[in-house]
Amino acid sequence: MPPQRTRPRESTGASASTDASESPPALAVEGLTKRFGSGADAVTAVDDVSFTIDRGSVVGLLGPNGAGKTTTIKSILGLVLPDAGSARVRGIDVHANPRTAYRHVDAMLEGARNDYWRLTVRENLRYFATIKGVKPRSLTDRHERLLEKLDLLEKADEPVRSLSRGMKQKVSLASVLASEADVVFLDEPTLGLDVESSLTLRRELRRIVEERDLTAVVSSHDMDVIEDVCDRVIVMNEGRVIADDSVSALLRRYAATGFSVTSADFTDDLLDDLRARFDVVETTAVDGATRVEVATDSDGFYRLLDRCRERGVTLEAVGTVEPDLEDVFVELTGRER
Ligand SMILES: Nc1ncnc2c1ncn2[C@@H]1O[C@H](COP(=O)(O)OP(=O)(O)OP(=O)(O)O)[C@@H](O)[C@H]1O
Repeated sequence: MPPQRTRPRESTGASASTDASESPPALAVEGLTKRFGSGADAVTAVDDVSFTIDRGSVVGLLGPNGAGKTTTIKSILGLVLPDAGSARVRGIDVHANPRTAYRHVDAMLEGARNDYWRLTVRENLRYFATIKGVKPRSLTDRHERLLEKLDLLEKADEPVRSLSRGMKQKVSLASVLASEADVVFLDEPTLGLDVESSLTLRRELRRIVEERDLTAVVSSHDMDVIEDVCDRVIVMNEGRVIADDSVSALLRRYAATGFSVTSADFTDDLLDDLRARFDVVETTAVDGATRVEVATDSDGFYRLLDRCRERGVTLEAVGTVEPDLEDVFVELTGRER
């Protein structure tokens, strides 16, 4: 089933409560806890999770399967009732005062149906804008731009049901991005999109965030997407937050993972020789030369240089291989995604 927009349901709330401060954060989660089941079968899906997200930022929510990301998001959206803790959108408690809080929120969750497949793309955008209380006329420019940017103009007057999976995904995204929500949740926003659409979406998301001071929480298993669009990353594992930092700070936490040597002298025979002696991670053709990446510490790097010298290889460049978000994720969680 294609990812569709999900509109948060009202949860049972008691008294209204708002933060008295002048400019409360876009989102503040405090001590959120959710257990499923009971007795020996009980699972603590979310375990005392707290974080605050400022306005105008894009935050990645990462974690291996079962880490508790979806349950956290659903608890904030009122789709799951947490056992403990609170979530506030712009200072408004989502459980105590859901109507007011969710006026600020929109979400695209994977697997939830929300676009009306019998309506055309344009009708869907207009419909969802209207039920959010936005005057459709004021949204027309925004819709047209998104339709154009996401390459949907040609299909704009076709029923959504006739579109491909990736296109349906784009309609859902356009609908969320065109809304006037202050906080949007995007679960796997680029899943099923082709490379070009994925890049366009990332650019549009950043542009909209800057233009409208939007706050986005992005959950994705695609580290390139996260590294590209997020200012900050919250990593969860086994229900808990195990890291919460800017992308650059997370990358700085870890030393270089290896070294690279580049030469035009590398033959297949020489590369086999290096593979037999070192942990060669990757070989890449670069402007008539070959760049060889080796996972090793500095001692290994000096042995690599010695071996190249012994074999008469003239090196054009040497360098370190810096970790990417994927490496950081594996270090933090001890698991592949
Ligand atoms: N409705 C439910 N009933 C029982 N257990 C649940 C329910 N929903 C989630 N869980 C359990 O809670 C834990 C966290 O699940 P959750 O879906 O929040 O993780 P996730 O980080 O979103 O994982 P994924 O990346 O696979 O989507 C898992 O152990 C899951 O099996």
